[in-house]
Amino acid sequence: MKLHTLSALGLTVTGDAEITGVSADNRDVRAGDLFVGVPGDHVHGARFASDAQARGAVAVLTDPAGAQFVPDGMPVAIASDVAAVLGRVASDIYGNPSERLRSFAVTGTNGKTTTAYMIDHILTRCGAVTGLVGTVALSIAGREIPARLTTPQPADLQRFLHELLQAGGTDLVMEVSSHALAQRRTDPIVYSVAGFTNLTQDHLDYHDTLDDYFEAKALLFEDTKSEAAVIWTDDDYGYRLHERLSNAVWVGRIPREGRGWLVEGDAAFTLTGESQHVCHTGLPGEFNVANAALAAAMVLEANVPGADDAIADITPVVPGRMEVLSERPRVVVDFAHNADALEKAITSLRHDTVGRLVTLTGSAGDRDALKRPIMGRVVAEHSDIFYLTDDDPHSEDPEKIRAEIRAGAEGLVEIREIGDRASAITAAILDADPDDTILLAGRGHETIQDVDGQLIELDDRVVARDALARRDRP
Ligand SMILES: CC(=O)N[C@H]1[C@@H](OP(=O)(O)OP(=O)(O)OC[C@H]2O[C@@H](n3ccc(=O)[nH]c3=O)[C@H](O)[C@@H]2O)O[C@H](CO)[C@@H](O)[C@@H]1O[C@H](C)C(=O)N[C@@H](C)C(=O)N[C@H](CCC(=O)O)C(=O)O
Ligand SMILES: Nc1ncnc2c1ncn2[C@@H]1O[C@H](COP(=O)(O)OP(=O)(O)OP(=O)(O)O)[C@@H](O)[C@H]1O
Repeated sequence: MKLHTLSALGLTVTGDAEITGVSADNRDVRAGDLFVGVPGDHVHGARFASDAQARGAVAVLTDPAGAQFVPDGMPVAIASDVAAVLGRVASDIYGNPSERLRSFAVTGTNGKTTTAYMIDHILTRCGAVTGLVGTVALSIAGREIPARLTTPQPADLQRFLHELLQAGGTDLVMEVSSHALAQRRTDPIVYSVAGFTNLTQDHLDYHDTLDDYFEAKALLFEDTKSEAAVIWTDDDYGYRLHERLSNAVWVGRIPREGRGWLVEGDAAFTLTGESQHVCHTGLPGEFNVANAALAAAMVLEANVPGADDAIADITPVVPGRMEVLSERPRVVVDFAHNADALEKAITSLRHDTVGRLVTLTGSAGDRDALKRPIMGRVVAEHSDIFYLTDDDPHSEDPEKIRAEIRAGAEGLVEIREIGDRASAITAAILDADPDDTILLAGRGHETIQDVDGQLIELDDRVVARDALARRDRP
């Protein structure tokens, strides 16, 4: 694509170049790329334009403030609001790959990753070649690239879609975060089917109020972003969303007006609507029945050939989500990192715990602090012992984070506070009785802990397995 064609989008273009790709970080530049320089929390990205040029970038897209950093003579396109045009630009550069894919988007506070893995699992059983985009990884037909964000920035996303098509991809399954919707990262993709899991308190460092957070999620269901909507309406915000959309399909245990799917049963459940289906999920927890039902209904809505048979078993491997490491004591690693997810995870485990229910968690720094005491209260109300520890402190004082969680739990449960997470996990496992359940919550699949910019290897699953091995030693 020629740079000068961007003037049709209202950009001011100086010079011209043939562009074959796009990147928004100089370290990712490939020859022929358009380098996108946007301001961040630390630096204006256009400052890296010279280095990007040395790595093969042929032109720059930036805002008026970034223009001063563009090397003399380098072709440049200036947009007053880069975020507003970047998705369109990146999509055009790669020939609008999303238009040649059937695509599924999942949004909601909890369950996006799990539901996306479930959709991917069903589609793969239908013979599709899928691209999966989310918190754990980006993957093409099972080949994984680690993910930086839940929903990538436009340059990375459109490049991924291009690579997916080149690999013979037929389907895209994506988690779409509220941040991504607010920042227009997925523009101009129009998803074949968009799904909504639920909405509860989280991310109020980014969104001003819960209603603002909801409105950001609701953007996915506008007709410029999705052709069909499937919504878990047992959730209050899901119900509210369904009420405002004219053609949305509901899914839930509570029957609603209009087209929908009634869910009955537990791990083996029926989905009854225009047709009836018997489905099964082997993933533990009542909430995973909701995720599986939503995933099945989304694939049925897209009329994917073979879906009737494929939804009979919806049991993907989802790293770090209700991952059971041992049975006696039962040790479970889960990504629950807000109050609703903790409550759902703990209560589903309580159901078949004979001994004590032990929960270990902390909360990430530089993220929504308002949720910390609520998380503390939920853990206290539903657990017998609470190991209070660190998550990713980032730049915050870990002791302060723990104190804020403790404020919600104090007096309600026995609290054992051990900041060092590996020591806390080890202590919890060595202390456990065989009938106990230990929930290691908050970090799931994560393998690196960020302590004030210092990146430390830490995988709850590795630490827990070591501790379990120590228990087995005579
Ligand atoms: C924490 C946060 O808000 N960060 C924002 C910030 O990034 P940053 O601080 O890393 O940027 P920076 O370091 O100042 O760099 C500015 C620019 O220079 C570029 N750069 C920087 C250094 C360098 O050597 N070379 C270079 O090219 C960077 O790629 C960037 O484009 O500035 C960037 C550019 O505007 C934003 O995109 C970015 O938002 C990030 C993506 C963001 O919103 N992160 C989180 C909050 C997020 O989106 N999370 C959701 C998860 C939601 C969930 O849990 O459900 C997600 O979708 O992942
Ligand atoms: N439908 C659900 N309702 C409530 N909690 C859920 C649901 N599904 C999963 N959870 C809980 O939320 C945790 C995170 O699940 P998952 O990773 O699927 O969600 P997510 O929306 O992708 O989260 P994130 O955006 O933070 O990555 C799980 O480990 C589980 O404890």
